[in-house]
Amino acid sequence: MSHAWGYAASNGPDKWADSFPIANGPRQSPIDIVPGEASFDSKLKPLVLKYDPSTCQEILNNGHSFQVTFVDDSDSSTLKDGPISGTYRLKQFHFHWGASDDKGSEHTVAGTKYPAELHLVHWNTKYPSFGEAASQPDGLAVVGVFLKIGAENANLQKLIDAFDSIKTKGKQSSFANFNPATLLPGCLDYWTYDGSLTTPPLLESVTWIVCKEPISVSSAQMGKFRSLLFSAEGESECCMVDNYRPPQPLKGRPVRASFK
Ligand SMILES: NS(=O)(=O)c1ccc2c(c1)[C@H]1CCC[C@H]1[C@@H](c1ccc(O)cc1Cl)N2
Ligand SMILES: [Zn+2]
Repeated sequence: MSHAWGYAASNGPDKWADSFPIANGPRQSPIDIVPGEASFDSKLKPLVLKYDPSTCQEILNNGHSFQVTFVDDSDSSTLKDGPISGTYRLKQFHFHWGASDDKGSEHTVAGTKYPAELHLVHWNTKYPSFGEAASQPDGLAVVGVFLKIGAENANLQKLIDAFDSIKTKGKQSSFANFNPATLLPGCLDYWTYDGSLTTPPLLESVTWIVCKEPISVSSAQMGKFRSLLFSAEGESECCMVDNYRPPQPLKGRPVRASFK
């Protein structure tokens, strides 16, 4: 791929294998989760998520999504237990969404697409840095949370209120004291499987932890997500929508459930 990856017909998911052959690898993400085919595993522990809002640093339009980045030089904001061993530090969270409310999530549930999906990205502190962890099979743990159309979400609104300052690719602004725990559903039942980053470099280093229960977002709030741009200031405007990879072949991987 001579030009950077993206989500257009010319550089989107069907073209990623040209520059990233791992796109056809054995543990790619996302997947379609079929609840009836997931096996309940009583050895799976409840998730332990401890987030310190003071580690929240900035909000950024990275040209593929918007992300909120955290200071990760200590164990202030961490994920433990669940399907993982050891301590994983929160690096950032970001979202994927569609051009309309009938699509947008990366994982699907028995073929059902949600309008958006939140990814909370954590890295294994047995490695010296995020970059090093990202290349290891047990390096990353991403908690996925589905967004479902319903009541306005006051916690998501705090992110949306910052969008005017990050409308175009490369824009960032300081973003302090946000608690990502406010974006988690009340019930933390989850499915888990071994997968990959869902965007290039598509590294097969992710333990996926996908929450069964969605959080709410209003249709108007989804409209605000779609007001962000893939394009940089001064470039022809390209709305940031449909920034999701479709489900990939399971290739025999087990999907476990933390609940019956
Ligand atoms: N959807 S997702 O949850 O599977 C996901 C999670 C984390 C990252 C990615 C996608 C991609 C997105 C852009 C950069 C790349 C990665 C990264 C960032 C900075 C780096 O220095 C290296 C890497 Cl690999 N971060
Ligand atoms: Zn993601």
